[in-house]
Amino acid sequence: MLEVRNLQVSYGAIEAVRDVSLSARSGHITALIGANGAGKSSLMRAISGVTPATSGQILVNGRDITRLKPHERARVGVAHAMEGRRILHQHTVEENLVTAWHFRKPPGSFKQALEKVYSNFPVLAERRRAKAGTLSGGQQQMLILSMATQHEPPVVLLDEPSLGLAPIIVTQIFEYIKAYSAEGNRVVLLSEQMATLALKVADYGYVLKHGQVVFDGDRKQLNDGVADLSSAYLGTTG
Ligand SMILES: Nc1ncnc2c1ncn2[C@@H]1O[C@H](COP(=O)(O)OP(=O)(O)OP(=O)(O)O)[C@@H](O)[C@H]1O
Repeated sequence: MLEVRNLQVSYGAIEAVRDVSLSARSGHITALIGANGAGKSSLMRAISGVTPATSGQILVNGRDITRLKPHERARVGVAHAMEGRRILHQHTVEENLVTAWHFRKPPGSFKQALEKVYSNFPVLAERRRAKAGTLSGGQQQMLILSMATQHEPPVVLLDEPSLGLAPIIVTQIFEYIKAYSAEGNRVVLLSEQMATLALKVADYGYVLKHGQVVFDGDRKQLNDGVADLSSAYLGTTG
């Protein structure tokens, strides 16, 4: 279980996250839904520690991680796939996977983890010797997801995993995320601009506007409110 209590993130005078509290349960997918600039990335960055929180608390399975440095949070099992495609473009697919693995120094066998990545995403196996920068957007997202999850962290933060991808690839990516969450009873928190897309994957969602939670509910409650949510909060009819 990931719990965020009264979290505040500010950049000078800009209050990007304002008094946000949420909980994300193990084995469930929790969505942060909100338009551009609503504060989704800032909230995720504060959870993984790459952006400092001004105040508030973050707990993983009851342990307070608020004061831990980002690499210490990674060791506690918080993995963060940030927005924008953070891969080494000049390195091959496999080199990216090796680098991500060694960066985290997890126990277990890299060989087995690699086999699992390639069985989840056979296209990455086909392109294992290709430079990551030559992959399509969908393949890059598969690589990013694999880099974030190959060591099987208990808490995964995914910043807009569907961004810019064709619907068929989004479906594939979401299927992987669902399986990952269910398989090991893991916490998955993902951000999404479109409420309708979030509903395809999330069990529970929090809608953010101007850094604040303006609505939260399970899939049914979100579904019932989606038209209102889209026009009132997200600035979109999608
Ligand atoms: N490094 C920064 N310095 C100053 N202001 C920032 C910084 N990062 C984000 N902001 C501001 O904080 C607010 C929240 O931005 P954030 O990126 O967290 O929103 P978001 O919901 O993730 O949007 P997007 O979907 O565009 O990433 C916005 O007003 C944004 O301009």
